[in-house]
Amino acid sequence: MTTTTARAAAVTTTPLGTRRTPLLSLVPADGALAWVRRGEGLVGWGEADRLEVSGPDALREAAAWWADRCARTAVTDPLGVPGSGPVVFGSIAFDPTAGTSVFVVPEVVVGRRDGRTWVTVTGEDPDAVVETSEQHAATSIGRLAYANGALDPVAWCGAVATAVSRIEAGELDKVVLARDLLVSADRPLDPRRLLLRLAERFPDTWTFAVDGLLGATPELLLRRTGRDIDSRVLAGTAPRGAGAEDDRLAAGLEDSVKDHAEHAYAVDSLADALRPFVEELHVPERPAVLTLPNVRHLASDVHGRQRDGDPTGLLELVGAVHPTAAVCGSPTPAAARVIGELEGMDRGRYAGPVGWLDSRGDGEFGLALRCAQLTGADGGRQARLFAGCGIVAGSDPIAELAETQAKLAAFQAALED
Ligand SMILES: C=C(O[C@@H]1C=C(C(=O)O)C=C[C@H]1O)C(=O)O
Repeated sequence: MTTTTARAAAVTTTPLGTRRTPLLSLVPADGALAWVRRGEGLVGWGEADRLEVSGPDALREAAAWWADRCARTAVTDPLGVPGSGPVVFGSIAFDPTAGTSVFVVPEVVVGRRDGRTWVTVTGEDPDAVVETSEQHAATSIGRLAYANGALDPVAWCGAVATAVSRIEAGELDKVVLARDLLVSADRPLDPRRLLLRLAERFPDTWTFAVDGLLGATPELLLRRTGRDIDSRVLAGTAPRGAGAEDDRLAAGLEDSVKDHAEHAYAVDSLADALRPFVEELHVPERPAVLTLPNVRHLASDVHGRQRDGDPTGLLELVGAVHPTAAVCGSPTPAAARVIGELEGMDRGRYAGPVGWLDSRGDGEFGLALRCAQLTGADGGRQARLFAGCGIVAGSDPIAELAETQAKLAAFQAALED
């Protein structure tokens, strides 16, 4: 575990009224932090503190570090709403025991909720940065060159075929296999430009940025507001088409026995992991269809109430439910093993929880999907894009490859616009 600053400072939240400057237009090119949906949420910049943590107790250590930091902070917060006062952004490794999870406490946070905007500053002089100003995103990134990541498409289809035969031999029920795509640009990739494009094109997703991992995820792992717990579980995907073909594809997803089975593993894994902590849990009987510009998903909005007096915090809850079968598979240990054997890559923080937490314990963590890891090498001109899909008995490798291409297209459109 490595941390930078040890001293906790004063944190001051100042209401800014009803100004409508888009939150994502405020972030600087370096160190952008964001969690925004439909214009509301949080953006941040600067680093008042940072924790990088790995190992079997990573999330418990992170929770203890945040609790200790909050206890040593003098807070002025006249709003007292989720996301006001001290906030930490987090991006957790897909495998927190082996990978590095990153937590950043910004120097400045601008938040918006129910039309009200505020700024929170860590430090002694809040007035210095209350006048937040709009940044100007670069207009063009020049030419892009793509290259295969760990596996080329043919090798990846081979991995899917192997997974299907292992599923059909009874070793496991479902595994989520992902692949990566490398991008190099002529000029540095500007996170503001990418975030604004993603938010514009995918209003039903949560646009996020933490430590160079940027994306627009449609999947909410856990939101905690007081004792209320919410989650949006996705699994089961169909591509979009044109005209009548699109309606046919939507109807096909709704009727697909394979996609409903794939979805059920994901919902059950979340519900089973949450049950010890909640006294009520509502799971829809049938998933709805979520329509995005590039794909459709089967979606279940799950709601629960945490047991009265249960002391488990959001990070520990995240640790208890992650990885669900939406991003790993079922049963979890067998799926994790097959991912390690067949994917041939390190997922890093892709498909891990990403979001924010405040000092009251409220917060939101999505799954880092439809995203890219920007790499600092060569002036930030490179990115690694990721996409994966659930494999079950009867999955067709070519259809799964097409599904990863449709998912990758979300971030590619933001790059190429
Ligand atoms: C793994 C990804 O997406 C997940 C897999 C899905 C599927 O297989 O149908 C759908 C949504 C996500 O839970 C991804 O986008 O990379």
